[in-house]
Amino acid sequence: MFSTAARALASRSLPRAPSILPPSRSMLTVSRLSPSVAELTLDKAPANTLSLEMALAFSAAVSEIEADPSVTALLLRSSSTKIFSAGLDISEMSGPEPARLADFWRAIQGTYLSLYSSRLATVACIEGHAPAGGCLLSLMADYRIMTGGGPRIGLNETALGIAAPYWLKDMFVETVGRRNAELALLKGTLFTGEEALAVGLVDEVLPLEEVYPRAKEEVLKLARIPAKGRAETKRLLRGAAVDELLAGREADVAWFTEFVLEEGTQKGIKAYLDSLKKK
Ligand SMILES: CCCCC/C=C\C/C=C\C/C=C/C(=O)SCCNC(=O)CCNC(=O)[C@H](O)C(C)(C)COP(=O)(O)OP(=O)(O)OC[C@H]1O[C@@H](n2cnc3c(N)ncnc32)[C@H](O)[C@@H]1OP(=O)(O)O
Repeated sequence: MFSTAARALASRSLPRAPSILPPSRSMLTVSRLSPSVAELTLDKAPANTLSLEMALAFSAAVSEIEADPSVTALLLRSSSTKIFSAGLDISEMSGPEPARLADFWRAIQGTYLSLYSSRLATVACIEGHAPAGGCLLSLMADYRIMTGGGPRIGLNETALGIAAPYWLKDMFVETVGRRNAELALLKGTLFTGEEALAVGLVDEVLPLEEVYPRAKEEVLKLARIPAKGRAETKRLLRGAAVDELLAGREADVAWFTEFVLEEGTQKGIKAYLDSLKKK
């Protein structure tokens, strides 16, 4: 839906080095809910983390779905009802090879560029936990429906000693408003579904068994909204943010790689990864 030039720039900047594995579809499944509605299921056990391959497979799948003119809407969900996505795959950032780390970040940018700028109506069905990058993935959709009670969602980066980049942070601010965002980001708050609803981070909260049926109902409804008007409205709402990242893409890669490769960050990442594994 964004300009052809912007699209071309986005795809040209995706990793093409021969060392990168081709996008694997085994981590994702794509199916149809109706002739005009696709369903994209994250299926990478145990936590649907975004590794380089997962991020590449994700954007390739979104682009392929979008390339079919008969599709007008997309439902994003997880094959696990416990974890929607645990965010970035931290092992990608622990003792990384610098060239792969840069490709990893370009691929994460690619997930944002593909989904946030999509012409499709998009609904995230968040049945399980969605911390950090998992929350960000859901923010790239147009509508979020989450399970109440148990699972948590939010940007806990600060609590991990890191900061979300401006283009991801901006989606959060746009969604929950400046003050709610400041309070949540500075504390690294992970919200229950009910708390997330109260700040506008999700749009509906339901018992687990009702989340997927309701998400299907909503995406089928959104699919009937005239596609051209919706796509243009999304472009007007999100185009400037997307164009800003496209213009500063490599500077953002440099920021990320420098930050991650610093000795202190590496110590923190290793300690966090070890704590996750020892749990
Ligand atoms: C960390 C430095 C990054 C520097 C980046 C700088 C800038 C970028 C900024 C922002 C963008 C986004 C960033 C991120 O997304 S960072 C990732 C943050 N994610 C988390 O903190 C979530 C961590 N996971 C959990 O809290 C829990 O797993 C869960 C989601 C609540 C689920 O709990 P549950 O008990 O059900 O499962 P387990 O904890 O047993 O996990 C199962 C299995 O998965 C492994 N795992 C979980 N999350 C990750 C992960 N993010 N990366 C890699 N591996 C992960 C976990 O270790 C278990 O593995 P095992 O081998 O023991 O089975």
